[in-house]
Amino acid sequence: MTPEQFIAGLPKAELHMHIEGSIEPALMLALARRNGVAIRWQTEAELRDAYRFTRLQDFLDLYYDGCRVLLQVADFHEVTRDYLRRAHADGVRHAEMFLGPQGHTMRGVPLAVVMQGVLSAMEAAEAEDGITSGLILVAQRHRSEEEAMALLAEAEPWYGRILGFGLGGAELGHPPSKFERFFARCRELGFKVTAHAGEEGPAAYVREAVELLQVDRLDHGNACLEDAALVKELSLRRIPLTVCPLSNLKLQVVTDMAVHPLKQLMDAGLCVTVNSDDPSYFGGYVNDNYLACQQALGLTQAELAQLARQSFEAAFMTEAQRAQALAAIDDWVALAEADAQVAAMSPLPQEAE
Ligand SMILES: Nc1ncnc2[nH]cnc12
Ligand SMILES: [Zn+2]
Repeated sequence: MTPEQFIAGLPKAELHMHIEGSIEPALMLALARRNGVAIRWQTEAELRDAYRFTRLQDFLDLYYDGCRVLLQVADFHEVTRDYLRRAHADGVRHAEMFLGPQGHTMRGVPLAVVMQGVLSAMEAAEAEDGITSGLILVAQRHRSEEEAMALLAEAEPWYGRILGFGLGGAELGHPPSKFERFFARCRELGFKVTAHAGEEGPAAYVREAVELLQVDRLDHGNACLEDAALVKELSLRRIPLTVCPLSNLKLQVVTDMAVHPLKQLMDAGLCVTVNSDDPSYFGGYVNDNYLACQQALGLTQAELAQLARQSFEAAFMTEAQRAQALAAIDDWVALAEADAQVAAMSPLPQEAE
């Protein structure tokens, strides 16, 4: 079995992807046309060509601009359904998706339109493909804490349909401490909380996310490696990191996949997971991320399986769901091992005499 085949069949959870970052160029053009929204690009090739970034802010400018094509319930449904279909095809059994309502409500799209489209797609995906999913609403960190509080209040009608709240957007200059009261309120209400930290920002931001925001998971978290005491704390407390390798490459957080810190984070005993972040902008869905790491870092089947197990350990799912998913990984690993044994026993193809 090739690494591609092993990764393709490996049951996994995806815990770090932004719905708005999964609008494929073809859908972007179709929605722009359907909704009469002017965009700068005419073809898929032009769009793909525009996806060159030197830092997070370059990407965010394009990403927020791309959100303008999303206007109707059907648009939010389509982009979410498309992502969940792709994820299912990649062996994702459970996805926890980020949604950034402020990028929509601030341009006049009612939250009800956004939620109706996204939630109906999640229901359809579970009914049709059996993939389960959850929703994490992300506050934009360049906005004020009051605006994050307003988002929390506005989301109240959907509290029963939301897993948690997170923090995303421009990291540098907007430390987690800016949102301490917001996170305290989210936790008080019983929500899970995550924050992007240590993507472009320093280890101090990761520490703030853990100690001040008391996050259940860290999104990215790469920079924790700069602080050995922090790594130890994350390892002891098994605070998961949702790492996004191809995103890191595209946003020049790393210069080359060969120097990506994924393996170092694993070797430090951290509960690391692999995710796609914004798959249509960064050129890869979750399996592309697993494969890029396998190839650049020489990950073994056992290490790939460990990453998949950790994705379920880190997921906000029920224990019963988790046990089922872990058993499915064991089955797949056993099958791959049997396959390898058969391959080792079979004689080399003989030349006809
Ligand atoms: N990689 C990323 N970092 C911060 N915020 C984001 N929003 C979407 N993708 C993001
Ligand atoms: Zn992200």
